[in-house]
Amino acid sequence: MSAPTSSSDAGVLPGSAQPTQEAVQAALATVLDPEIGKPITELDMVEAIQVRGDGSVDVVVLLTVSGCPMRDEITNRVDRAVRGVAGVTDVRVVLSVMSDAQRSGLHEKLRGGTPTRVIPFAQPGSLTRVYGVASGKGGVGKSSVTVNVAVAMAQSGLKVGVLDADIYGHSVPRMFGIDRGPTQVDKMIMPPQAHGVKVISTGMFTRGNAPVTWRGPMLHRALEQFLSDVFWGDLDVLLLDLPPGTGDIAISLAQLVPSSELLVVTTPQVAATEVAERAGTIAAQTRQNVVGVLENMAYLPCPHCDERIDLFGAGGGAAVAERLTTVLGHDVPLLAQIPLDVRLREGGDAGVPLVVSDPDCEASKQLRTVADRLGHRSRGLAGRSLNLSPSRGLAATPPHAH
Ligand SMILES: Nc1ncnc2c1ncn2[C@@H]1O[C@H](COP(=O)(O)OP(=O)(O)OP(=O)(O)O)[C@@H](O)[C@H]1O
Repeated sequence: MSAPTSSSDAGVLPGSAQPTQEAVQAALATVLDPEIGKPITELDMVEAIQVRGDGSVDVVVLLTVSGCPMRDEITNRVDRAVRGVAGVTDVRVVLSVMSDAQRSGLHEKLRGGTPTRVIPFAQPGSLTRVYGVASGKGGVGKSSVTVNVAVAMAQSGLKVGVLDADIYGHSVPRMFGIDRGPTQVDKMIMPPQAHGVKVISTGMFTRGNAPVTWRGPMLHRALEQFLSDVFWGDLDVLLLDLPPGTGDIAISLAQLVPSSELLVVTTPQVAATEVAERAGTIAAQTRQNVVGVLENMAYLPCPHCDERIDLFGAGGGAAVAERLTTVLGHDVPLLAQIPLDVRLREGGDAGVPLVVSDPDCEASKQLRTVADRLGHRSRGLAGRSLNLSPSRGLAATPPHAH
């Protein structure tokens, strides 16, 4: 701590510490970019620091893109950190924007110096568990389950991402309460975050609520892009909300991330269980592991006496689990039975998942059980099929899908 030494130090009170450039730099090194989750100093986002004799500090911060949705948050974080440095009397944060060259440099840095497109989850040694959430029929609650399980995992301290691959019925952003698109840095896409989860959805790349009419190969390409061009960071778990049915995208997932596993969602209804079985048995062809079955809308608790009313029948989840165990030749457990709960639907509509708004209700408890079982399994080869040819049979890749 040095005493004021020059005439420009007139504004510093006698005896107060003079902030140093190094101290300000160290404070800035604690500021994380909200989207990338790394210190802004490491991302070359701090262009200049000026410490004046009166203890006021100017910091020039480079945003990755102009109109960055995080500009206010970044400004606040920088302001707070620098104000905490001893002797700082005032802080001025000046925002500027990276040049194309700087953005490319950041892009390369984030890729870890790898210039070509890779899917991090498909690399040997990847520690991220990838789960495709599948169902036979639409409307059985696959998206609601994906969102709530992801948030429950994040609540337990895991780093979680959700990829809404339900290209035709993308409802995930709304369920998370996300109404903005991702930021794009060079060719890299920064996923918005909500309730502690990084989220990307086709819905973020279509205008308004325009229906998506992509066909198989384009879907494959879109999925590949979401897996490789989105900056997911180090995730513990990635959940993919797959379109209903036994469609192309489930096969694409198996090809792009051979170690991915499936979670099958069904209702107790016979019509739903039959197609759920079919969706699950696709895993026999793709040699994916099915981690379990989740029965949603399992029953309606009577609002008067709490008795279970089997609105959609009973036993469907157990039947699918048993059948898949036989067909796939490995244990496929029934992981949870989630009751019908109007608050689950309301939470989805309002963008506040049930595990946040009503963590103690039965549906939330069941969803947390699934999150705990899937989130804290150790990654290993036990119980997984050895898919030794990841690039086999990749669909032709047409030009850029969006
Ligand atoms: N357990 C539940 N209790 C009450 N409502 C539920 C429950 N599960 C889902 N829902 C509601 O049912 C509707 C369909 O759910 P959701 O969108 O999650 O299904 P989905 O299987 O993803 O559908 P799709 O694949 O067709 O997009 C939503 O309005 C959702 O809020």
